[in-house]
Amino acid sequence: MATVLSDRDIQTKLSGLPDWSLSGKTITCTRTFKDFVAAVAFVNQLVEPAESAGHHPDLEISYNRVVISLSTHDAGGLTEKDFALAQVISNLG
Ligand SMILES: C[C@H](O)[C@H](O)[C@H]1CNC2=NC(N)=NC(=O)C2=N1
Repeated sequence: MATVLSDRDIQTKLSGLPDWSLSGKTITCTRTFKDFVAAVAFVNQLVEPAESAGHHPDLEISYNRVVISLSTHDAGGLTEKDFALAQVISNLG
């Protein structure tokens, strides 16, 4: 199982991901699109990287806004897997 990161490691990794913030034992990112169709298209882009990583974001769609939350449920906190997937998500259009 992946190892939970220390608070210090989490802060270091977050400093390289300006669009993500810490919320308890998760990191979250909010993206806004022109409409619901564009928001859903973005969510569909997450399927392949999530399946490839065997790691899946929690997603909340509100019309044109998508809130993405990452945490490693198995480990009970944030691990390298969350930051690796966050970086991939940040690189998407
Ligand atoms: C067996 C399977 O790989 C695990 O249940 C994976 C699936 N996707 C997951 N996704 C997330 N975000 N956290 C997990 O702990 C997790 N576990």
